[in-house]
Parts: sequence; structure tokens; C-alpha cells
Amino acid sequence: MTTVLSPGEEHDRFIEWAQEQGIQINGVAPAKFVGRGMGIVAARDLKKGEKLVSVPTSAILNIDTKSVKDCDFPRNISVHGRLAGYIALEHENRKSTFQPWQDVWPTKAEFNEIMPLNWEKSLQELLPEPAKDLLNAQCKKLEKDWSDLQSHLGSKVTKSLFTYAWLIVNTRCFYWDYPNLPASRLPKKRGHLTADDCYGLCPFMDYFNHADEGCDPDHDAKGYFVTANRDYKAGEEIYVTYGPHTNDFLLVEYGFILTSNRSDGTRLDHLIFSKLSKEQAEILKEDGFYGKYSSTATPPSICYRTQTALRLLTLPSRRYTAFISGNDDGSVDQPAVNSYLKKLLEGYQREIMAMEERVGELEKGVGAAQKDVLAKRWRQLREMVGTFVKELST
Ligand SMILES: C[S@@+](CC[C@H](N)C(=O)[O-])C[C@H]1O[C@@H](n2cnc3c(N)ncnc32)[C@H](O)[C@@H]1O
Repeated sequence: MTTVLSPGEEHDRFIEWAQEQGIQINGVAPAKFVGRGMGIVAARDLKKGEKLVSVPTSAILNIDTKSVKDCDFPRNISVHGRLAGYIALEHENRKSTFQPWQDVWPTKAEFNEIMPLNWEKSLQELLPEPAKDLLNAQCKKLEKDWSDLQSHLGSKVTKSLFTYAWLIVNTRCFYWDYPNLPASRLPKKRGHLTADDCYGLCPFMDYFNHADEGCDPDHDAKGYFVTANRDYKAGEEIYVTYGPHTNDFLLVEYGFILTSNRSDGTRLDHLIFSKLSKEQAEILKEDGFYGKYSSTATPPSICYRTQTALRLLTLPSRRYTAFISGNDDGSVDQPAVNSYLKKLLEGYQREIMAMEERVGELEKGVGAAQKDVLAKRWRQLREMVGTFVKELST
């Protein structure tokens, strides 16, 4: 059997602490990996279906946790913000009961390197458009949480500390919809819970890295658990899947991209928006088809919304109307739509090459990790778009 070496004393202390919280760890251990921080490995051969980690509800950090409630943050502030506020306050409290957990989280310096939110503007400018859109939305959420909470946090919590805590929540949360609570005790009534209400941080489970295929974390009224999705050999890394996310999403929300990602694709919004007249934009808005124009990498394809916008751009309006009303399956016009799409993507290929050049010209040593991830992402986009153009040419 392969022996898994301890990645350090702080991790030993954390595991002891986690077990005191009732967390059960079976046949797995944390380990350090190049390029992705900590992760989880099989400490022995494991069988498909074995429960690897269980975190009881009492150990899940959420806004129903007593110490979070005791902060008394106004309830109109987002759940993300309140958890970040709590973590920021605890960060300054050397006697925090969460200290062993905090000690194994990534550092501010690590986040400065990997999270686009913390990058220099000049580097953010080099992100693909869909990533920029996600980043803008993320910045707005952070700014709102900070402006809502700042006066409740005291002078010790700086914007930089709050941002760090906010990113800890962003990168380490699981979907927790309070199955342990009766509807009357929910932070909001169960029927009205949205994804933005359902944040829970799970000690130890937050060591798992993401892959597009991995174990599916699950939860019930007793808590969260991870079960082996297949047999594992001792020493193999075990991943969970955070969801079917594109690499642009993973980069902005989690600070990494996958080399191989079957959920990858890209948004074509910026290409299509630039072609729409004011009237066409209005029509798409009225019909509920404005924006969110997705394309997938494998197989190369576009979503229905993209089809509608391209049809409005290329066809007489009655053909567009017949398509969106369902009176026409669209196959007759597909060649014309495809030929328009091909031209659009060829234009994008030129844009991508120009961006690759700009990334290549970044000075050596300046944000080497960022340069690397940007270069990789643009290369992926070049290949993705190239494959699509080829497919449309046949
Ligand atoms: C829930 S934590 C996982 C544990 C984390 N690696 C750590 O060091 O504590 C999520 C973070 O792990 C990293 N991560 C997860 N999956 C990854 C992967 N496949 N490749 C690179 N980094 C990954 C990202 O920094 C992400 O924000």
C-alpha cells in the first residue's frame, strides 16, 4: 500500500480538529499538488461506493451557525457577504474556534496570483470577453457586499481582508439548502430559497479539487458526504465535480482552468451584439432571446438562443418568426445560418490571434502564472473555434 505523507503539521492539527467536529474521514488524506494547492488522495485502495468523507450538519458553516448569527449582520445583506464578514472577523481573532481550519486555507498571496478579481487591470483586460462579463458581475457583488457590511465590521477588517474572506467563501462553498431545518426555521422560507441563499462551508470536504468527471458531493438532513464514484488505487487524486462549468467560469470563480473539460464552450455574445442593429436588439429583447449565446466545444454546436439571433441577422423576418414560433424546424435555412456563423467565427479567429500576441508580449516574470493561464485559455479558444470553423466548412 502507498503511504501518503502528511503535507505538514497544520494539516495534522486540522484533521484532529475536524474529527473532533464529528467529521468522518475514510481512506483518504490531504496532499499537496503542483499548480492546484491542496487536494485529496486515496490513502489505500478504495472501492466504488465507499463513503469517503461525511460532514455532520453541526460542522457545516452557514448563516444558521450560532457564531455567525451572533454577528447580527442585517438580514438584507447577501448570504455570501455575511459569511465573508464572519470569516474576516474570525481571521483577526487568534482564539477563533476555526483557527485550525483557517490555517489550511490558501493565503492572500495565492489568491492574488490565481484569482482574476485580484489581478491588475491590464491583465484583466486580456481575459476573453465571457470571462470579463463574469468578472464584472463578480466585482459588482463584492462591492455591494463590502459597502453593505463595512460599517458592521470595525476598523480591523480592511477591504483587502474582506476580499480575501469573500473569495474563501466563493471558492469553498457547497450548495446547502438546509434539509435539516423545518421550513419555519429556514433563513428564508424553503419555497423561496434561491442559489444565493444556499451557501455552506464544509471542513475537510473543501480539500477536494474539481474535475469534469469525479465524485458527486451529496447532502441530506444529516449533512454532506462524498462517495467514491469508481475504484481508486492508493495514491490517486480523488476529485469531486463542482458542476458542468466552462473554463471561463472556472477561471473567474475558482482561479484555474482544466486542460480537458467536456463542459467547455464559449459565449458568442460580444460577436453577435456587435452585428445587431438597434431594432434587432429590441426584437430579441422583446422575444426573450437577447444575450446568453452559448457554444459548446464537444461537439461544436450553438444553443437555441444563438440560433434565434443568427436567424434574425441573416434571414427575412418572417423566416425568423416562423422559427421562434415553432412553425418551422429551421432545417431549410440552416446552411445560410451556418455560413454566417462561419464568417463570424473566422472574424473571432483573427481576434484570438491578436490577443495571443498581446499575451505573448507581456514582460517575462510579470505575472508569470497569469500570463501562463491567459496563454493557455486563448490557445484553447483558438482550437475550439478552429474546430468549429472546420466543421462548418464540411
Ligand atoms: C474547494 S478548494 C479545493 C482545495 C484547494 N486546492 C486548496 O488548496 O485548499 C477550490 C480551489 O482549489 C483549486 N482547484 C480546484 N480544482 C482544481 C484543478 N482541477 N486544478 C487547479 N486548481 C484547482 C482552485 O484554486 C479552487 O479555487
